[in-house]
Amino acid sequence: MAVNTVPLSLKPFRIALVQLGQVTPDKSKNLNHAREMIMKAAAGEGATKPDLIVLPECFNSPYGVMHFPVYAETIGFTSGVPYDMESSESESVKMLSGAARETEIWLVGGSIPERDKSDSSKLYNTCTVYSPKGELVVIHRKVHLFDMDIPGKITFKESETLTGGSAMNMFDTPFARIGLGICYDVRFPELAMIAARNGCQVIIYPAAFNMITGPLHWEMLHRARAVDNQVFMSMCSPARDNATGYQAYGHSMVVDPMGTVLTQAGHLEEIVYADIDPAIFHSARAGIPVTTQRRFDVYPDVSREARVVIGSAGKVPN
Ligand SMILES: NC(=O)CC(=O)C(=O)O
Repeated sequence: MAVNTVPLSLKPFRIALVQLGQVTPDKSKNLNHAREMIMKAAAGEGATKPDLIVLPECFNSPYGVMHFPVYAETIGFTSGVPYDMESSESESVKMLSGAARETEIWLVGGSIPERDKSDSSKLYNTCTVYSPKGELVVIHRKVHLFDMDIPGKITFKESETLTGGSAMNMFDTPFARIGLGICYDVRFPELAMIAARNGCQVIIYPAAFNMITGPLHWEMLHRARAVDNQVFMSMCSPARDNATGYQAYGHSMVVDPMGTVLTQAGHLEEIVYADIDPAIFHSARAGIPVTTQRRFDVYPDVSREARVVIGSAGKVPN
């Protein structure tokens, strides 16, 4: 597939992670609450407003394989074709687009269960991204489904009702090229590596680790993906809610290319902010020049064969 390796220059920007709580069985309540929290995040901390707001995985529905078919919405996005928001069938997409437009801030709209428009038997766990004009710029369908069985601890099988996505997705903003994944995708280093080699300086995963894997792996995976690829790395989780079936770990986080944790939420509903400083990105790459020391004569560059889609506001994505 075509790979765009022309990196945009990274500029300073502020990211806000909305660690949403109160995901209830009532979808319209969830959407209203998410909207309110986007508005709160947009107001900023101190005098500085964020340039990009991120929501968690599965923010409009309870997280569980039996819930996906019930809550799924048809989006009907085709890469390469501008999206017509007026005729969108998705109430979540309309809410997110409106919130991005109203706040005039880039929005990574967490993820929602999605029903494929042309094959209604196919459901996906899908992240949608909006420009400050409310344009739907790109979607990412979770590529690696969360099928895990640690007896007596955690068993989850997304593949019972979901299908995995078939492309890697990233998008261009005036301040960075940003790669996307969803939760379990983070366990596959190829995805972050391919994003970084396609010029992403930042990689974002709406996510919802659990109380078994979260304490063990959440921070470690952030720092590993950040240091391996010398990128800013962030996952945004729902808040923990002991009343729901699936208990999320929380601890939404941003890590810099040297592996330093820039910000970390606790486990309750919270908005955390981080400033992305290009100087750290450049000094990490200059001081530890692994990006120029690779030995593709010894092992292949897997990013060359990857299916990559790059969304961009105001023009047709490739
Ligand atoms: N929820 C996920 O997709 C993944 C997860 O909880 C884990 O990898 O651990």
